[in-house]
Amino acid sequence: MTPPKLSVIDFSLKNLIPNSSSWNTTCSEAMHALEEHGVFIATYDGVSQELDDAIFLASRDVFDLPTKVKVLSTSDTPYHAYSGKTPIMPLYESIGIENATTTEGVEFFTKLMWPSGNENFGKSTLMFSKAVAELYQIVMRMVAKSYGIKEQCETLLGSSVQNLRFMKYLCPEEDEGNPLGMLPHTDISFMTILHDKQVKGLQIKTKEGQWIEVDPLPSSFIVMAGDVCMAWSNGRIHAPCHRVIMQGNQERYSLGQFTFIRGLDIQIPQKLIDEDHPPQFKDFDHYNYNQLKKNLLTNTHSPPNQHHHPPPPSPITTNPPPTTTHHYPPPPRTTTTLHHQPPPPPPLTTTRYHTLTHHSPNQPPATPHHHHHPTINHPPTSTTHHTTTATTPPHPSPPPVLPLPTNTTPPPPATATTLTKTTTHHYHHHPPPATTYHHPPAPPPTSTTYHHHPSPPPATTTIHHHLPPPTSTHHPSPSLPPIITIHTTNHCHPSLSTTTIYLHHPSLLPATTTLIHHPSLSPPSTPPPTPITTHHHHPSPPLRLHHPS
Ligand SMILES: O=C(O)CCC(=O)C(=O)O
Ligand SMILES: [Fe+2]
Repeated sequence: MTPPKLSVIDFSLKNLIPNSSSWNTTCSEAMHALEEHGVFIATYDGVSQELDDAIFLASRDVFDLPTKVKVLSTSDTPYHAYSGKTPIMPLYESIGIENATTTEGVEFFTKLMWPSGNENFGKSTLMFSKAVAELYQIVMRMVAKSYGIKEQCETLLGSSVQNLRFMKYLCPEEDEGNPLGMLPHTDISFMTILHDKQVKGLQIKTKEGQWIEVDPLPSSFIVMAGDVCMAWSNGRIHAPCHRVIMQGNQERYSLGQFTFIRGLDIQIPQKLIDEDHPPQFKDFDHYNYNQLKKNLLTNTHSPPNQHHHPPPPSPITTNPPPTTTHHYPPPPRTTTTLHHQPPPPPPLTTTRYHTLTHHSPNQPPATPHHHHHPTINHPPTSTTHHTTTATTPPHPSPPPVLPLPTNTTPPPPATATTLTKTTTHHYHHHPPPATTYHHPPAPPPTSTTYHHHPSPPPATTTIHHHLPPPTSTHHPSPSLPPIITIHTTNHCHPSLSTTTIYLHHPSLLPATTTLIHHPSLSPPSTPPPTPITTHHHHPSPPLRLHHPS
């Protein structure tokens, strides 16, 4: 079967006078693409050729910095720091600017990289980021028109923060190199706009499971919905799984502008809820969606602020959770056998807790499976897909309705920091080869740590059972279901750690899921103080930039 092509939609600014007939046509095309594939290619002239050249020059400038400088780009938020090459994704390197549409955001990053300044870098990134943000706004206004939710969209736009990330992929080594640039994942952003320097590699998975190669076209911007847009739209907009497979002998430079919603709960607009479309997610805070992961990753012991941090999105769908596993970033390359495995679990029913999902109610429960690599000369081997899954037996019949009214005050964040552990067991084991974890039994609360050998890189998998506190004054439901998190820490490359969270609920189908982690994404956060550095770098020669709008 020939895979479908992605829609290429003309977003030339001259055609986009709001409510003109060409605007309306573009709007229907874009909405159709977002709902069917979660992605489309916009040919957009908001970025001039000159700006395009300048932004890729800026990208080279930053990647050419010594590693000791690039690593200064750290972040409190997971996956936002500079990400160097790793054994799992040896071709990929990335670094990002938070709040890239603001002078402060860009200046902060520029100063960090070039204490003596780099005017061109600052100018071009700010201009590029603003131009891409305009495209995001145009798309969101189409969503608003199409769903009749203008006000909600404007509020969302007012709370949108843009994070611009520079990405570079090396070519695989001749003949036998692993071509995997980036593992399959969905983005945890609200929306992502990608732009590459016309070297192909990006592939999008259709709802039917076929991989579509994205052809790099001049002036093309890939507009893609993230998990959070999918949840906000009550599952109408699809968040596609995608990956990067390197081909040919050219390095690939790409840019991703990831939108996050700050200071506003993500709430499904009432217009998108009706009998046929019951609400699938509770209100949640985009920032907290990531913050929870951070807490789990850093294992901090400070209790979360229950008043100010609502829990991450809880699927309240009655549909079976997804059974496809996504790993991003991947766990360590080594495979693992558990020498001392916890006893087999009682029949568990699980659903993914903070990985957002949408499944058609008509879709039968699928069988767990993993992503397959494309048919290319040197497909990545299974060693790149160390899998951390929790498997439960299939359920014979559709699940009953989950009795969670959406207007229920959300329970406090159930994080490892508050609910975890009374005991810790350490299991030492040696590779290879098995990679499947079985759920240990449900409570009593315990924390089990598996140490993987050999190193490097050392990795630890921690399975936490969480019991809700017996009573809570912060939410009306004292029967918060227990939670299991499986956390694989890569000590050498913390950004490659993974966390899986399972929320148990007896009325849900058993499932196999893992969490999607995205190293290049994070919610905005206050930049840390500028470290004192003395390095010097000579930026590129001056450039004149024109932005058409
Ligand atoms: O480099 C690309 O084109 C894709 C990158 C990507 O998917 C991401 O950063 O989320
Ligand atoms: Fe992505």
